[in-house]
Amino acid sequence: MGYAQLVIGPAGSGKSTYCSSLYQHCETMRRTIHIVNLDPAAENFDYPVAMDIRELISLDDVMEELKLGPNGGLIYCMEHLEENLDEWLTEELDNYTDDDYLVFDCPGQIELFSHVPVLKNFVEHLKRKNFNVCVVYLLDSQFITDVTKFISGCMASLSAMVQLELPHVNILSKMDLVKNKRDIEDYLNPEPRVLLSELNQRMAPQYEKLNKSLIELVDQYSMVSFIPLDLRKERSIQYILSQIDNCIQYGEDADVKIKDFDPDED
Ligand SMILES: Nc1nc2c(ncn2[C@@H]2O[C@H](COP(=O)(O)OP(=O)(O)OP(=O)(O)O)[C@@H](O)[C@H]2O)c(=O)[nH]1
Ligand SMILES: [Mg+2]
Repeated sequence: MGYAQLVIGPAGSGKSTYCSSLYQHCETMRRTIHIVNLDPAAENFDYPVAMDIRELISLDDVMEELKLGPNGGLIYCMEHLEENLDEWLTEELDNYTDDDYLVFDCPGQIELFSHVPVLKNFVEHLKRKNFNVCVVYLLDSQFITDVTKFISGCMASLSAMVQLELPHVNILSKMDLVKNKRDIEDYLNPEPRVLLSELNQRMAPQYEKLNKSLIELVDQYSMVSFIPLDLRKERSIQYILSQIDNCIQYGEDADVKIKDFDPDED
């Protein structure tokens, strides 16, 4: 059984920085993880790139040859990836053993996890290859300064949940930039009633019914709890990693292996 994190979230939310911090953390812990670059537009890396979509297709070539802009070009690249899952991904995955841990650093274009099926098919492929996959959804804490932004962040995360149907860990990134932690605390484990009343205060009266439905929806998916991530603190990274490991049952199998192993048997 392999393990994988699919790191997604809006542009600039801190996905690549998270990946490199996670890599460093694991290195300190003497734990091996492999980071995969799935962003055809990425240029600089703070982590060793284990697999790289740019070896399959180049965004520059696509933009030049097909006269596409950066976003259209990216979608084209990702669709190309989708068409080549069987060849490219299967071949690349052959370099890894059954219990390897991969972290996929994805592009930030929101359509990739809202309605374009490429990531969905990508994940299905990983599952067929016996990977336990978890979505790690990053939301920039700088964007949650009020309830309307929080709700729109939740909706984007929810659309990824609905689309990908995977265990989901929501992270509030860049906590080092938050000056007043209390501003954010309300949103870490939100109380639906409080959210609704704040939302109603912010918005014109004709939205009250819609607000109620939105909050109910968010509440019913009971996914809208965010874990704060402060990259300056090793403990914060450790905690997030443990939550994710839990989701993909990493470590549990290892325990079983240790228990099953009987040195006297040989
Ligand atoms: N202060 C602070 N800045 C951060 C943190 N994480 C990321 N950044 C900064 O935010 C910017 C975007 O970070 P990236 O890691 O490239 O974000 P990304 O989600 O990979 O971006 P795209 O791949 O373009 O979607 C960079 O300038 C980072 O230095 C953080 O935890 N704290
Ligand atoms: Mg990135």
